[in-house]
Amino acid sequence: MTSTNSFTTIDVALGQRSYPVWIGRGLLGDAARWHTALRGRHVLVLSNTTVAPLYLDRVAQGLEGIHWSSFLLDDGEAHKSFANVGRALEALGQLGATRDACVIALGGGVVGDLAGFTAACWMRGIDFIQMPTTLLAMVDSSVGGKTGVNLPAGKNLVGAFHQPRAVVADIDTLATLPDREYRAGLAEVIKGAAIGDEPFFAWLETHADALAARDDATLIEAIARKVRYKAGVVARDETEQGERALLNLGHTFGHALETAGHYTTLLHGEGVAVGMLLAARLSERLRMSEAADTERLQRLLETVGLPVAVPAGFDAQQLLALMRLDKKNTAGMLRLILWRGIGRAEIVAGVNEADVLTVLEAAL
Ligand SMILES: NC(=O)c1ccc[n+]([C@@H]2O[C@H](COP(=O)([O-])OP(=O)(O)OC[C@H]3O[C@@H](n4cnc5c(N)ncnc54)[C@H](O)[C@@H]3O)[C@@H](O)[C@H]2O)c1
Ligand SMILES: O=C(O)C(=O)C[C@@H](O)[C@H](O)[C@H](O)COP(=O)(O)O
Ligand SMILES: [Zn+2]
Repeated sequence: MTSTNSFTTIDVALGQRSYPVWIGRGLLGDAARWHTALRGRHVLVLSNTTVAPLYLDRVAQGLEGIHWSSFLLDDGEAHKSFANVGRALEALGQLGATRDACVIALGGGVVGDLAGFTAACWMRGIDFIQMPTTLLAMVDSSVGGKTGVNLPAGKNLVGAFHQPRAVVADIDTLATLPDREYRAGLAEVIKGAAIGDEPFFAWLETHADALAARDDATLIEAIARKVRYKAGVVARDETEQGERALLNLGHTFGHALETAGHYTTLLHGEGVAVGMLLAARLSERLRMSEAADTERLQRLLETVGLPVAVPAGFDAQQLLALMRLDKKNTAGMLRLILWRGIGRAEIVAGVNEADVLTVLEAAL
């Protein structure tokens, strides 16, 4: 990692496909950073109807003299759909995009996942650049090349591993991010620490109030630490053959809650917060971890203002049915990320459905 006064660079080390994650201020308007690389190429900026009015102008400044157009999604997780990938691909066609074209994803994780998948599909794969504008996208979704969309049957069921060429995380954009979305991003920061970095978890406990208050310096350090952690995991296991699955802590429960709630009840980060606690309780039930660890996790989530209980109206059997379609499962059996305590997550295959149901029913 290298730092200057204005920004930090963290490299995702993937040989010839390595790329930088730039974290700092004023980066969206810093045209010089990408203008030369895009000269002579077609560029499609993919964003949404909330983010584009706020930040598309800044990106456009850097695209002067370049043949570009934009494609805007309606806002919300429900629009991370296969139908919209089709529309985005049509937009590339209308632009006349050739194989050297580049997609720019300007927005949160919904935009980033869909834009990355669109780039992976167009002419069997073109470049894309992530310009994350939510905390969650900066610390998680813009890094690592998981791209895709949801189906009615479940979250992220269609997708591809397709790495971006660069990630441009302009902290200035967080100024307009609603508090609830900001807190949802903190869930993915806490997740990283809970999985594999006990000292980072302890640091988060010490700085929880500052983070909840959106203190600048604390936030920038938290973003850099989480990105550095994720970049390391991705570099060691790009396509989730092993260790990378740990990044899914809380997600089997969380994705089921998001889907069952039709994406209107819990944000992704909120689903992850509640899901991590359910995974912690299941780990306790399986005698892998202690109640004290679960309590520590719950306290940290609560301090930063995240939900720690399943909202009313969910059905345990429906959640279990959704969990059966999780991509980590093998041989028709649940394969979950559980943990042995703070910083010690583990992949557990063949988890007994009856134990999962007991934990779900106790939480409803
Ligand atoms: N690919 C991955 O590795 C990965 C990792 C984590 C999450 N995800 C996916 O990311 C998605 C969640 O991402 P998210 O939390 O960013 O949600 P999101 O993309 O829906 O953005 C959250 C909300 O904030 C708005 N917004 C974005 N930037 C803004 C800004 N600067 N100012 C004001 N409003 C702004 C958006 O319009 C939206 O309403 C989910 O689909 C999840 O599955 C993917
Ligand atoms: O990068 C990863 O690997 C992750 O699992 C990060 C998760 O936070 C993210 O939500 C991801 O989209 C989940 O992927 P999925 O494989 O469960 O669809
Ligand atoms: Zn996630």
